[in-house]
Amino acid sequence: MFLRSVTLLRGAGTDFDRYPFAIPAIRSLDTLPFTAPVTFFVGENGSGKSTLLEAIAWQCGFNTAGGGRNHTHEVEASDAPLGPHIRLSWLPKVTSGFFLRAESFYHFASYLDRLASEDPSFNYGGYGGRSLHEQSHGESFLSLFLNRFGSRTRSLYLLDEPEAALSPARQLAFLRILHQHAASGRAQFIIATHSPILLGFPGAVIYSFDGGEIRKVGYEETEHYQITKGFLNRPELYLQELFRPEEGEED
Ligand SMILES: Nc1ncnc2c1ncn2[C@@H]1O[C@H](COP(=O)(O)OP(=O)(O)OP(=O)(O)O)[C@@H](O)[C@H]1O
Repeated sequence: MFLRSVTLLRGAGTDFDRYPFAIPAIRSLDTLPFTAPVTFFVGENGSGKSTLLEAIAWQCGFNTAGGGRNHTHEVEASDAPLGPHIRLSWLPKVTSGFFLRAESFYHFASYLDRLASEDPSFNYGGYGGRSLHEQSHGESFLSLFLNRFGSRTRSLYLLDEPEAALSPARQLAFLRILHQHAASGRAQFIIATHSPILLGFPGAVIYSFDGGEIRKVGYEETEHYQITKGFLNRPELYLQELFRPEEGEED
């Protein structure tokens, strides 16, 4: 690991009644250690995973709309309000890496097309050799992972819901890529996800943002695992329970 921890700085400007400090998991954050090559952020929608990931990207100097340090496209770039209020501890400091958010991936692909049209020598090196728009969403995602994660320099990769575009089979392919690069010692990943498949990555540390604090949980403790397993074990029973009218409700 290169990024050892993130610390919330409390001082002037931290208004705990307003976003982003009003988010319970952020408000109670002190120092969060990173102890494995792969760390997952999990939690309910709106629990603050993207907010923290984006703040880390901001501190790294990565484009907060998605990209690395040299990607200056402004489309959808976020002002990452939490960014200036955290401190990152490194050993050693790395500057290489990438922030990927599924929702702005389209704009990132367009940005690469623009580079290609402005510079004939730009041949989509590192991106599979052709426009990401010419590949399906899932294919282009995987293409990016395959081509960018193999960097020879130590790199930090911040991924926000990478599973969004991936079929279950492609999520397994993604796990394989993750395994190869995490084992190389040159890559560290912090991944916000809702995928029970990705969360199964062996040796990963899982941080839950639920219940108003960030805490380490086991894979089988996550709601993602429990709900998916419960559903797949007995779908008919699960649905029966789910659709049962509440007391006082018309049948
Ligand atoms: N720019 C903003 N201004 C005000 N509130 C915001 C802003 N961005 C996010 N929020 C709120 O902060 C909370 C945390 O949002 P965040 O995107 O970090 O959640 P998340 O855990 O990543 O959710 P999801 O799993 O749905 O992606 C949410 O309640 C959201 O509505």
